Amino acid sequence: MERGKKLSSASAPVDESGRVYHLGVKPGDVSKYVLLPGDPGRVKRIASFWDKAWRVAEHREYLTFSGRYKGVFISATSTGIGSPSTAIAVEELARVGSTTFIRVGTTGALNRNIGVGDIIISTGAVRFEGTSKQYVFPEYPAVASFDVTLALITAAEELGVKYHVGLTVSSDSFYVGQERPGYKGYLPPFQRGLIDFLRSVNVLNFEMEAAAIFTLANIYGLRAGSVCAAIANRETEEFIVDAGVDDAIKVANEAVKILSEWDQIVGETGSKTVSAKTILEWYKRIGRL
Ligand SMILES: O=P(O)(O)O[C@H]1O[C@H](CO)[C@@H](O)[C@H]1O
Ligand SMILES: O=c1cc[nH]c(=O)[nH]1
Repeated sequence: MERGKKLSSASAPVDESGRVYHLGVKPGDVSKYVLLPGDPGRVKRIASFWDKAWRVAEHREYLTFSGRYKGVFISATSTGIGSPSTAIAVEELARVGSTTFIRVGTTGALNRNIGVGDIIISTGAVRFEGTSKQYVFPEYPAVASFDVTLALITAAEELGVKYHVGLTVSSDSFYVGQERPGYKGYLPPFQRGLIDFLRSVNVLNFEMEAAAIFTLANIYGLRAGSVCAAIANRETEEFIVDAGVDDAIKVANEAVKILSEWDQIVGETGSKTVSAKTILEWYKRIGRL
């Protein structure tokens, strides 16, 4: 937005055409289905798999593209790194009409059974970040929406991508908060043993945004899921830049297509939500039953 532009109010800043302050998008610009990578560079890469794509807006860490994937109107907005900027993205996308969010990230796996390059679909996230605590008490669960998660699993199976499903931990810190030594080897006693403990309670992976996305989505009655590429493994000490990212992107795009078909069936049948009946009907419609 141009310097000096007067916005509607200090508490809900939008411009005269309805563009929200940080993202610079307005109602109609973005789909109800939005993919949320942290990295702005990943937005273009996500869009490169679409049939048609156009740049909607760019401001700070937020780059937004919209387009068509297999006929479905779809968008992608980068969140930047960490929960504060991610919560802003969810807030502003919700204001312009988005209802379903899928994080498409990179992550560090905690267990040697998860290969570098595999993908991890989150059922929920430990809220080791500060932003969601400014919204709601710490006991409130950061759970993914079951239908979005099922669509991600279904997409991974359809595409033959190796996936894992389980709990994620979202941290506010890439280094010390994920038990990586800080500068000069700094690691406070309360972070030592964190990885072993999280592994012992069956947490699969570290990243930095899922908990904020899930918490806000639950508070607002929206839907959210997350798929991340394991670029690092904290048990084997492997780290391969970009490993599995294309697979995570393909799974997320395909999950949007699948969800849109399930949503259509839910609408036609008057069901409350995606259910086993929806899935059966979907398999019939795609000629697989
Ligand atoms: O690759 P993205 O989506 O940014 O995700 C991961 O990468 C960043 C840290 O390197 C954090 O944002 C973390 O969650
Ligand atoms: O180890 C990792 C890798 C990617 N992103 C993270 O937050 N942690």
